[in-house]
Amino acid sequence: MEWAKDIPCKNINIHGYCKYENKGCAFKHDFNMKDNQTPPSSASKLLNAISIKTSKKFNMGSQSFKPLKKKFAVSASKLDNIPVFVPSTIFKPSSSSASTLSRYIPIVGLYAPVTTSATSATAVSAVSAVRPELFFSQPIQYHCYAPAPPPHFEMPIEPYQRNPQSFFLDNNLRESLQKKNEATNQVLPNFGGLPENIHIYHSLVLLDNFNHKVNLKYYGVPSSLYKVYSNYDGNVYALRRLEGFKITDEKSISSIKAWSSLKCANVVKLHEAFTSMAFGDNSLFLVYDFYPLAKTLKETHFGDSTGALPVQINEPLLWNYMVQITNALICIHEMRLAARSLSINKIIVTNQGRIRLSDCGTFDIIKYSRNNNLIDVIQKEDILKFADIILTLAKSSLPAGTWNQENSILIKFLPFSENFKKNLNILYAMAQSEESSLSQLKLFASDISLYAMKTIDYLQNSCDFMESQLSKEVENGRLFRLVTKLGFINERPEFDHDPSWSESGDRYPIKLFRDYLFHQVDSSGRPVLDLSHVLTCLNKLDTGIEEKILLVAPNEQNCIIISYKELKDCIESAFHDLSRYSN
Ligand SMILES: Nc1ncnc2c1ncn2[C@@H]1O[C@H](COP(=O)(O)OP(=O)(O)OP(=O)(O)O)[C@@H](O)[C@H]1O
Repeated sequence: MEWAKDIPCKNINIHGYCKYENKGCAFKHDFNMKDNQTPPSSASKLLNAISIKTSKKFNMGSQSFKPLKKKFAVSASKLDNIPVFVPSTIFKPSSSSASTLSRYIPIVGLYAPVTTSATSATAVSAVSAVRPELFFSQPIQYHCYAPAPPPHFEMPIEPYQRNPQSFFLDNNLRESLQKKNEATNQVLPNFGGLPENIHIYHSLVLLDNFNHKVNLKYYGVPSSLYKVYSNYDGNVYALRRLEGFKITDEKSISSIKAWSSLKCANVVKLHEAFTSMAFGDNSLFLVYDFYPLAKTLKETHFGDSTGALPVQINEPLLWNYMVQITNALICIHEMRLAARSLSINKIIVTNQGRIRLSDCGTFDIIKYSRNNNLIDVIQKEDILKFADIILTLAKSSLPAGTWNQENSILIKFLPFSENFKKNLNILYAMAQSEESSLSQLKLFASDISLYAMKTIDYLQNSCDFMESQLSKEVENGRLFRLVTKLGFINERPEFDHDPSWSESGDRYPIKLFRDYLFHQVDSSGRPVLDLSHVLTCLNKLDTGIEEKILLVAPNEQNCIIISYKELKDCIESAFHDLSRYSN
């Protein structure tokens, strides 16, 4: 190819380089201005420079970058002064966690307070667990929702009319669910002190209070509770750690198998137990279902570190708790198990009036015994603890100075009905009786069935309310899909020259309808932001009614009268065409 050696390679002009240079390309690659040949354009120089650099580190100071800088310097004389983006050092996922935990990476709060010591980090996570709103920094987009106006501001409407709020989830329910979601997704930067992962769990957030290390009384060893993510299924769990606990009998851990098969609405499900050295010591871990923003009975009725006002105890609430604990204990005792960890510290309130035993299975491991006959004794202890819980809550209605009196005296002076006092005494008597705890609990359940009815009534009302809220969201989901369809269809530059989208085309009404829906202006040209208009029109469109509307082009030169049914057909056909081309 001798004839080609003086002809400049076109690849250099087009691409800035030739990938066949020195690999058989016969054209000339070595440009020399003296040869009077066309030099490579500055664009090809730029491409050349970048392509050379791709194999090396991209560096503003590198030689190949310099000529470009001169060119840019004309329009951007202060290139050197462009501020360099320095990523926040608050959250640095370690390479190990990134590689092992790549499947589920939770949302990270961007503005978590910077602190360096492990103790303060623990404190931060402890406070943030209790007051997530103080530390979680991606605030809910409240501007998407306007709170319901105070009753005296509400527009009087006819019974057959509806206001926009009634189309969406109840404000209080939405807010409470959003807070729970925030608490569930909350992740704090790890400043050290906490392992990156334990077994298949990662992103630990401490749920316990500050003095968790000092409280050795309950388990005999320090304990703590964390919110964790599972790397296996991406779900959030509550992970209880018992520090420095040595397993003496291997069978003790397998004893909790039965717990994982227990299904009871008043017991927090235990998933697994294992030991790990992740904290640098022998620790026992138990994995439970996680309930965001749950508080213990003690925190709810005697106050917590957030300063929230304790909920006052009253008799209906006590009956409600009695019914639920009875249900939990019957479920547990039926499986030849015992709750054991039964105290106002270990029962959590997961919704208003909804309680769950949160610490089942722990003592089955730490006080493991191969003696199966012990279960009857331990079940009896459950009943005694049950009675103590109710009395502890009930006596909060008496002056604190009297709380140390004998149980029988306290019960006598409780400001509640005789029936309540009688049943509390029955509970104490059950704990002393020789009869099996299960048969006694069942008898007790039938004694308090009238109150169980009240609980059932409350729960059914609550179910009905939730279902009605859910059905609204089903409707909203339907409208969301319709809006998505419109979004897919409208403003596609590739349709610009398609005659069907022109002013005489059959797709044109879709465009006008979008303007009719979202871009209306009032008589003085100001935008109209009317949610009711959008909701009404979308519903009419989705139903495809015969009602006709007048669609006017923004320049007011064209107008179309079209029915919702015809519009719906237009949209369906446009979407159908689109989906034929999508992959
Ligand atoms: N499964 C769970 N899901 C969500 N939060 C939980 C769960 N179990 C407990 N909690 C909450 O975690 C916090 C700590 O619970 P824990 O059982 O350690 O109680 P505690 O009062 O700190 O008891 P202790 O005195 O033994 O430390 C409490 O606010 C409790 O409501």
